[in-house]
Amino acid sequence: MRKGLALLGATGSIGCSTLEIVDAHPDRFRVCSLTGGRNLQRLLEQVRCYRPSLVGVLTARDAEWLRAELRDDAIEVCHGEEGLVRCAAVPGADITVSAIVGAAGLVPTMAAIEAGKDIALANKETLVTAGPLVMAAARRRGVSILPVDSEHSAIFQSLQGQQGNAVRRVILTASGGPFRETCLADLQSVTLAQALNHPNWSMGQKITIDSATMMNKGLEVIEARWLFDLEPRQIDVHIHPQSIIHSMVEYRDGSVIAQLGVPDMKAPIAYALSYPERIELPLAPLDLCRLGQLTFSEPDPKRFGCLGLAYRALELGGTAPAVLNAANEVVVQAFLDGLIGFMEIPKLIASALDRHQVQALDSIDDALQADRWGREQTRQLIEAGEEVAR
Ligand SMILES: NC(=O)C1=CN([C@@H]2O[C@H](COP(=O)(O)OP(=O)(O)OC[C@H]3O[C@@H](n4cnc5c(N)ncnc54)[C@H](OP(=O)(O)O)[C@@H]3O)[C@@H](O)[C@H]2O)C=CC1
Ligand SMILES: CC(=O)[C@@H](O)[C@H](O)COP(=O)(O)O
Ligand SMILES: [Mn+2]
Repeated sequence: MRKGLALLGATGSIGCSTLEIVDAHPDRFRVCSLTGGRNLQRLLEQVRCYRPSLVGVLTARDAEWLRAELRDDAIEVCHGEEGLVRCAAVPGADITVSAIVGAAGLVPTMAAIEAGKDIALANKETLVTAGPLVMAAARRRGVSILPVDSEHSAIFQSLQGQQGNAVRRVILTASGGPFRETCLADLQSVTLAQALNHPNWSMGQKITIDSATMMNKGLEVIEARWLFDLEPRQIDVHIHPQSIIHSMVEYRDGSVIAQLGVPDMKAPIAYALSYPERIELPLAPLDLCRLGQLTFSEPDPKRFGCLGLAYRALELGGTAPAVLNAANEVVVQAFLDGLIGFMEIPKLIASALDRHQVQALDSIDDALQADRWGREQTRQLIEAGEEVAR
C-alpha cells in the first residue's frame, strides 16, 4: 500500500525536496493534497504532475485562477486557513508534511493531528509557538511527530534503541551561517545578499536569515525541548562549520552517538516519511577522507544574541516563546524588506520580550493571541525606531 501524503508548503524548499522523494519512490508514496502560497505557477505544475484530490491556496481569487487553469473536476481547490486545515486533514492521507514557513503552520498542523495523521514536521515555529500543546495533542490522538529538521532528525536517529532515562544531553550542531567569522563591528553593516548566502544549505529566505542570526538554532533549542522532552540545560549548541554531523546525543555513560551525512534535506525528509524503514536516495556519498577534518567551537553570545534570547524565552515559559517567534518573523520580514539593519534583529526581539507579560499557555487560542500581540508590538517598535531615525 502506498503511503498517502498531505503536503503543506509544497512550493517551498522542503516541499519541493519532498516531491523529489515521491518522484524517486512512486511505488511507496502518493500525494493526496498540496498547498502553496504566492508561487501559483509552481503549484499549478505540481498539481498537474501529482494530481492530488485537494489543493489549498491563499485567496479565493487564487483558487479561481487555479480552477480555470486546471479545468479538472476531479481536483478540488480550496483557500484560506480553512483550506489549509482541510488539506492538512485530507481523507486518505497517512502522514501530513508540515512545511509551511512560520506560525501560519500551527493551526493546520494541529488539524492534522486532530484528524489522526502522523506529522513529518519541518515547521519548527509550530513547536516554538505552542510546543507543549502540540505534543499533548499528538499523545492524546496517538500520532507520531517525526522530525524533518536535520538536527532533530539526527537526534531522533541517535535515540533509536534507547532504553529508559539514559540521555544526559543533546548537542545541536550549527553551521554558524555566513557570518560565523564576521566581527561585531562589521556585523552592523552586512547586506541582505550576504545574509542570504548560507554556506552549506539551500533553503527558504526566512530560515536562511534565521541561520545568519543564529535564531534558527534558538528556535531549534525550543523545538528539541518539546520533541524530546528535555530540560533546557540538557540542550547545548556547538558550531560545526562543515554541517556533516547533524547533531548528537550524549548518554549517561559518556557515550556520544551522532548522525552524519552530506547536507541535503532529502535525507531527513525521507527518514520521516519512511520511518522506521530506510529508503534508497540519490545523494552524493559522504567522503570523510576528502573533507579531512570536522571542527567545533562555542557560539559567541555577543555576536549571536538571538540564541540567548531563545533560551531566555524558554526559561520564561508560557507565552514567551510564541512572542519570541512572532517578533522574529516580523523583524526578519523587515530586514528582507530593507527596513532595518541586521543587528537590529536581536535588539527588537529583546524589546518585544521585555514588554511581554508572560501568560500561561493553556490553549491554542492563548498561543495565537500571544503570536498576534508579539507581531503588533514588534511592528510598533519598528515604526517607533523609524521615527527616531527620521
Ligand atoms: N529549507 C530547509 O532546508 C529547512 C526548513 N525548515 C523549516 O521548514 C519550514 C519551511 O521552510 P522552507 O521550505 O525553507 O520555506 P520556503 O519559504 O521555501 O517555503 C515555505 C512554503 O510555505 C508557503 N507559505 C508561506 N507563507 C504561507 C502562509 N502564510 N500560508 C500558507 N502557505 C504559506 C510557501 O508558499 P509560496 O512559496 O508559494 O509563497 C511555501 O510553499 C520552515 O518552518 C523552516 O524553518 C527546517 C529545516 C530545514
Ligand atoms: C537544514 C536545517 O536543518 C537547517 O535548520 C540548518 O540547520 C540551518 O543551518 P544552521 O546550522 O546554519 O542554522
Ligand atoms: Mn535545522
